[in-house]
Parts: sequence; C-alpha cells; structure tokens
Amino acid sequence: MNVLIAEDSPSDRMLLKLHLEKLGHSVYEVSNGIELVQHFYEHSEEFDILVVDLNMPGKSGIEAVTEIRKHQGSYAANWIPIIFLSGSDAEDDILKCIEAGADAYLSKPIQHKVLLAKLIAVTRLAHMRQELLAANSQLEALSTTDYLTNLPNRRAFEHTLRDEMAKARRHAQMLSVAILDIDHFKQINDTYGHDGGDLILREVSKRLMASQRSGDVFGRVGGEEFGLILPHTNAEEAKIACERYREVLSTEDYHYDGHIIKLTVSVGACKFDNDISQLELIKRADVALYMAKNTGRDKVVIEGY
Ligand SMILES: Nc1nc2c(ncn2[C@@H]2O[C@H](COP(=O)(O)OP(=O)(O)OP(=O)(O)O)[C@@H](O)[C@H]2O)c(=O)[nH]1
Repeated sequence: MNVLIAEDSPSDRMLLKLHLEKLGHSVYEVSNGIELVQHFYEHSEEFDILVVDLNMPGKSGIEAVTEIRKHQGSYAANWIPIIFLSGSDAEDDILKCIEAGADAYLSKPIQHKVLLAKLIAVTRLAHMRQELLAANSQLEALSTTDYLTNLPNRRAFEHTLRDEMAKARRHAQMLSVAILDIDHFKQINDTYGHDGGDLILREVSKRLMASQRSGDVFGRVGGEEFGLILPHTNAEEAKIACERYREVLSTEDYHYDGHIIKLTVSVGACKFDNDISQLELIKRADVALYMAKNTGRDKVVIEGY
C-alpha cells in the first residue's frame, strides 16, 4: 500500500517510516497539517492510507482530516482510510479523531504489533475501496459502451457532443456533426440473418475506427446508425471527411459465411453554430441524412452547404 504520513517530529516520522517499510508499505512523508492537505489535494489518487499525527503546527491533524473528509464528500469510493497518531490516549481525543473521520487511533510510542493490527484493519478498508473503484469504472464503461461494436453508445456520444459543443463555444472553434446510416440494412438482415447483420455492424465500426482522423469521435447511436463528431471542422471540411468515411465503408466488400456482401452508406452532416442547441444540431444532421436517403443513397449531404 502507498501510505502518506503527516508527522512533525522528524524522529517519530523516521521511526514510523521504518515500521511501515518493514511491513512492506511504500511511504511518503509530510511534516505538518498544511502540507498534508495540499499534498492530498494534488495527489490523492496516489495514496491508499493516511497516517496523521494529532498535534502538528500550523494545522492540527483534526483540522487537516476534517478538511480532507469534507473535500471527499459522501461518495464511498473516495474514502481513504486514516489512522490517527498521538502521544495522548485520552478518551476524548480518541473520540474526537474518529468523529473527524479517522478509522483507527494509535498511541505513541508506537508498538510494532499494535501498528500492524491497525494496518490490517485499514488495509481491509483500502482493499474494499479499490474494489469499489474498479467496479465503478467497469460499470461506467458498460453504461457508455455499445456491447456489439465497443463504440461509445448513444448516451456517451451525446455526452461527448455536449462537451465538444461547449469547447467550440468557449474557444470560437468550428465543429461539425454527422449521422452515418447503412443503406438497406434490413435487406442484409433479411438475406443473411441477424448474425450476418451483426457482423456487418462490427465490421463497419472496425473500418471506421481504422480510418479515424485524430480528434474525431464515433458512436453507435441507433441500430444501423453511427454518429460522428468532427471537431475543428467547417461544412466544407465535413463534406471531405464524410466522403472519405463513406468511401472507406463502401469500397471493399464484406464477407460473411462464404458470402460476399456489398454495402453503401448515406451520411447527413451539419456544422455547429454558436446559438444552436444539441437537439437542433442532431435534428439538422438527421434532416440532411433524410435528404441523402431520398435522393439516391450512397452519398453525403451537408445541411445548408
Ligand atoms: N443485425 C442487427 N440488426 C439491427 C440491429 N439494430 C437494428 N437492426 C436492424 O436494422 C434495420 C434497419 O432497417 P430500416 O430502418 O428499414 O433501414 P434500412 O433497411 O437500412 O433502409 P434505409 O436506411 O432507408 O436505407 C432493421 O431491420 C433492424 O431490425 C442490430 O443490433 N443488429
């Protein structure tokens, strides 16, 4: 475990460090409460356990820990286990430390076995926190990824689009959005079955990813519909980029179960304007897609261009 210790007495700090290293932990040190809070804010994700002295100059252990717990909020995965360290074993001090957010209390002089026992207890907490963090990031990935293609799903795509629109507004940058739809996909499903259709969807995603221009973002936003975010791109450049993606997807045949499948895609795109809402932007790209579909498919239509 990575342990951050805050202790003003150099000799106590050295002793604690020796104990902890002997138990196999990596130790980082600060010498007062102010440094502790500062270091914690800047590097909190690097530490698994904090060991904090009660009485330190500038900011006491209690003040520092109260601040840290307040900053962490009520989210359980933010809870870094804390052991308090003190020369006092007054009952009131023990209670105050636990109330401030500590998980264990250790009296000085440090006894190796007692330190070991407290560390076993807080290491359990630290492991639970790590498991929670891992589960959260797994859930986050599941809830934002399309299971079939591994592309961002509609929710994640719209989230990224919101961010990109905010960036474009803030920095007065160009931005375009496109919707790409496989032509006559129902026929592919009807002819080769759902598995054949699924394989095509995966292959289309792979080809899109393989030809992705740096900065462009793709998502699967519907059954056979893909969303494209094209940052720093005006309408004219969007036309060029979308034509390239259209060609990438339709030039080479697809193969499924011994069959050769040809497909084309239609694309509708729209450039972002400062006062346009996200809903309106997608709607305009959709209208352009509708135009592409209704005027022969296998083409790119840019709204207003
Ligand atoms: N295999 C497979 N098919 C899907 C999936 N999601 C949607 N579809 C199918 O995609 C097809 C879309 O058909 P339509 O909306 O009629 O569109 P289309 O046949 O592509 O026709 P145009 O868009 O007008 O060119 C339907 O048959 C859906 O069942 C999926 O995850 N896997």
